[in-house]
Amino acid sequence: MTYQVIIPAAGQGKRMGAGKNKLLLELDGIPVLVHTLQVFEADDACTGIILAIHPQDEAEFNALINMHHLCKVKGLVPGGKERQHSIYNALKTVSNDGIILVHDAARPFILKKHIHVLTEAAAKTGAAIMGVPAKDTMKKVENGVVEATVERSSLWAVQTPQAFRVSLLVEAYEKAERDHFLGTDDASLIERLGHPVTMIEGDYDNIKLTTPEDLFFAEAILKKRKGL
Ligand SMILES: Nc1ccn([C@@H]2O[C@H](COP(=O)(O)OP(=O)(O)OP(=O)(O)O)[C@@H](O)[C@H]2O)c(=O)n1
Ligand SMILES: C[C@](O)(CO)[C@H](O)COP(=O)(O)O
Repeated sequence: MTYQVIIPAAGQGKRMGAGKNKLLLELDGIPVLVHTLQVFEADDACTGIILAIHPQDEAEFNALINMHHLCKVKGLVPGGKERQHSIYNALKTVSNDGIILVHDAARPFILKKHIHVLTEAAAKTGAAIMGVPAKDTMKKVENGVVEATVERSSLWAVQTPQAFRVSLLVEAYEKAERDHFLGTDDASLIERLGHPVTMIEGDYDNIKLTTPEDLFFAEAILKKRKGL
């Protein structure tokens, strides 16, 4: 199943505290952004990449795209204040129906085999997301006091890619804009339509590089992937 992918890369990386866009930090000598883009560049099923960027990063990102021959990047769109705004700016440039993926640039370890399972599921149901069963007990806390323990057996740690029929995602974003709803993932906008979202189990390596210790986990994952 062919697809296009929106890659939001316009964040500030505040929690990483790197003093620059965390996507320019290097793993094994290659920027995080390039690691992520290379997965989709190498996937024959991917027909195009739309990158949402912070304008201050445009020159550096374009240089990396050219240096690494990332020919599938067909558009750079300006990011927005929130992740959802960045993705919406990119979604507005997507013309056809078909399948669109949204994948965080900060998740460089997604595997092609998981992308393909996800896109096939989205082709069948209209909406499918990647995740893994929760490993930690989760509790609801208010003002430092535990309010409730959430039953873990039905909890999943949600990742990206998240895959959708283009027309369904457009409908969800238009409703979220009308309602001034801001979600932390795209699937939450689809859920507001009452449309079912399929969960596809991925793997725990598909981490989002968010805080400094994630860089150490990332180096270990790279070593494991290289069989070191
Ligand atoms: N306004 C935003 C915020 C985030 N992102 C992107 O969405 C992905 C997931 O966001 P996150 O990991 O939270 O990145 P940041 O927002 O940069 O991190 P922080 O919240 O620590 O500033 C990242 O690839 C980030 O670049 C984006 O395109 N536009
Ligand atoms: C979309 C996401 O990666 C799913 O876990 C996550 O919600 C992004 O959160 P962030 O704070 O914008 O990184």
